[in-house]
Amino acid sequence: MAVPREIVERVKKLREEINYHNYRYYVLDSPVISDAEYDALMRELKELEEKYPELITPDSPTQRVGFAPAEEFRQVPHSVPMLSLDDAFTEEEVLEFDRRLKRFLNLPEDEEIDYTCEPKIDGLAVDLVYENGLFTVGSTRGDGYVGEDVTNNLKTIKSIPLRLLSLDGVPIPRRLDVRGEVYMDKDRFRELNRQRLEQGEPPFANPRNAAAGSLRQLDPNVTARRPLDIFCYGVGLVEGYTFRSQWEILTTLPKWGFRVNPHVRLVKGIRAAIEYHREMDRLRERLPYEIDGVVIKVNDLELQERLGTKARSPRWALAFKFEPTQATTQVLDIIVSVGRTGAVTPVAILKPVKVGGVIVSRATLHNEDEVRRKDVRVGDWVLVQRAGDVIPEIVSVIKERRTGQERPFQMPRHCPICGSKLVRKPGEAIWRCPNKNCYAQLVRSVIHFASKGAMDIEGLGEKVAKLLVDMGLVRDVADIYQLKEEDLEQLPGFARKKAQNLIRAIEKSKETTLARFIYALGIRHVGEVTAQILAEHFKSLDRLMEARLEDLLSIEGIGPEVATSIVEYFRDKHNRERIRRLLEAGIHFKEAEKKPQEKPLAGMTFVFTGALSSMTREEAKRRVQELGGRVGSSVSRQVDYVVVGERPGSKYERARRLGVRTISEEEFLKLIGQA
Ligand SMILES: NC(=O)c1ccc[n+]([C@@H]2O[C@H](COP(=O)([O-])OP(=O)(O)OC[C@H]3O[C@@H](n4cnc5c(N)ncnc54)[C@H](O)[C@@H]3O)[C@@H](O)[C@H]2O)c1
Ligand SMILES: [Zn+2]
Repeated sequence: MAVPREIVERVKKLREEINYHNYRYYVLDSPVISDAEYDALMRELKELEEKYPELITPDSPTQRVGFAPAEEFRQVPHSVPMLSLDDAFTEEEVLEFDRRLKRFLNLPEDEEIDYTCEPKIDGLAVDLVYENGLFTVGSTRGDGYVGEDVTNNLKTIKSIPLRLLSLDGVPIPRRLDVRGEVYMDKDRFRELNRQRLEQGEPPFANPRNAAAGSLRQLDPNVTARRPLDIFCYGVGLVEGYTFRSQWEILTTLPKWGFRVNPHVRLVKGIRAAIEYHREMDRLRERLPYEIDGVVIKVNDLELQERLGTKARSPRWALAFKFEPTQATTQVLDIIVSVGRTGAVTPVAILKPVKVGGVIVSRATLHNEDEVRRKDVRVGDWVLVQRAGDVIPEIVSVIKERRTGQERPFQMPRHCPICGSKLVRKPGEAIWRCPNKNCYAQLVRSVIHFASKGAMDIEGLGEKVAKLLVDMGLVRDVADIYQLKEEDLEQLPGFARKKAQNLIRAIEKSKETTLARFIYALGIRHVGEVTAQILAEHFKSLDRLMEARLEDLLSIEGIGPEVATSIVEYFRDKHNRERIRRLLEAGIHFKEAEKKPQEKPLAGMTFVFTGALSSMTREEAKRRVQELGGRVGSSVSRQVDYVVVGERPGSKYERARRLGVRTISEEEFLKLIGQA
């Protein structure tokens, strides 16, 4: 049966693409797609080749390891091939690996195979040859059969013994090939990239590429300056010593002076290996070096022998990978948020992409300096990283994918939060909001807004408030109601569950009381009690917003300072806009907003002057309010009645001048129905 034309074309296309990416990755140490995307291309090719085996050719990337050694290096043939590993991404694939081995070995299904479990260090494999205990040749993996001679470069790595030790009396073999992974610590990788950016050199995409680029140098002096290290995990050709198991190899290597990873473990059965993967996944973040999975190997070397190898990988080992932490995506926009020091922080808005198990749509760019150094532009394709509990960040720009349409980032002139004109100190590249309180105030207002006595949003405390502000997700408390689950999931410490819970709490807070809402606004001098008084008095937000100073002053318990602050708050157009947005988002008040009941004094304003004989001024005031009237402190034309008691003051004169109606205490009592 002929293979359909489209399939043949697709296979050809995939091979071309994969070969190009292999070249970028293995030769240039500078990939332009993430590992996950590369793995997806490989998977697709493998599946097509499985379905149409007649398409398999010996030069297909599925049949080959790495890349031919670069010409600049002397070539070193490996005595035992250095192969790649099959990979698995799910537990089911790992269980299938175990079943496959048992079928192959004719073992009963319930037999437990012994496996070694090892962290899969994300570096590059090297082969170290020792003859009569002396390090003679060191090489890279190359295409698995022939590698690159990097002996002198490897000699600069302090933890590679130049002469074998013989601890516990372990004999020194005539010939020993040791396999290990050269890597760079995460911190040192970051520091190296920082330096490179400063010197205008392109940063490395990840610690693996940094390690490979550092080791594959023609000048060992360059390698010597790079902070490389090694973990050893296997052997190639051995003469004069016999191993029976992988575990024996792992425990013997240190006796000759090699570094073996401290987290290696011998387990019984595949379930235990899966459990190991889970444990390492949890530990991963705290390790100083990058691991991208665990390697599961059949422990017994005799079984390994029987299982043998395929074209590019052994049958007895499996790389059980972790969720990838990097992906490539496009920068849709760059906005700014204000950081805790007032530094204006650019944040990239990304085309949503899955990284580390969640959809990422924002990444911090730290500061303007960083945007310049990395040269991130709107429209760029970038490599983003989300590793565990840190904010997603842009690792590098893939300049190869530029079209010329990208727009460089322009720092705004004004603070996005408080509107102050941004300033930059001479000699500093960072723009700051000069308003010292800007960030702290915003964070505080969010915390207050969400607090128990206010909108009562559970789960929105100080830490989360800061995160939301840092990421530019919240620049005003009204933004809280625009948050979506996806926005939260990408934040450090936010698993799906937590994001869901917070969104639910925000939703729930929309039904509140007027008093809580007034308090939540954070108006100066308006605490919970005052908010309660205001809510009871005005019974509607609209009326509160339109209240005049004298209306407020007539309320018992509201002094001039408070009243002024309230009037000023509602006069500010930003505050009005905030309230509009909050209400539009669906905030509503539980107490049905009662129409002012038909109270006898509704809409009337009273002013008192002189002493009353039947009650105190306070009592009179309360009576007026109970009946729906207001009590003012000064006489204007808007006042309906001036109640004149004994020894009236200047208010009486003023009332007469303005033609405001004056009444005696007796008339007043009649009016309020107490005569
Ligand atoms: N982004 C790209 O463009 C691009 C291109 C090519 C390859 N890649 C990445 O490289 C991977 C393929 O590379 P590979 O063939 O080296 O396979 P691999 O890295 O998936 O697995 C094999 C390697 O694992 C390493 N290793 C680490 N710890 C080990 C241990 N304890 N025991 C045994 N080996 C251990 C060794 O170097 C070994 O060669 C792909 O998964 C892909 O993600 C990416
Ligand atoms: Zn500001």
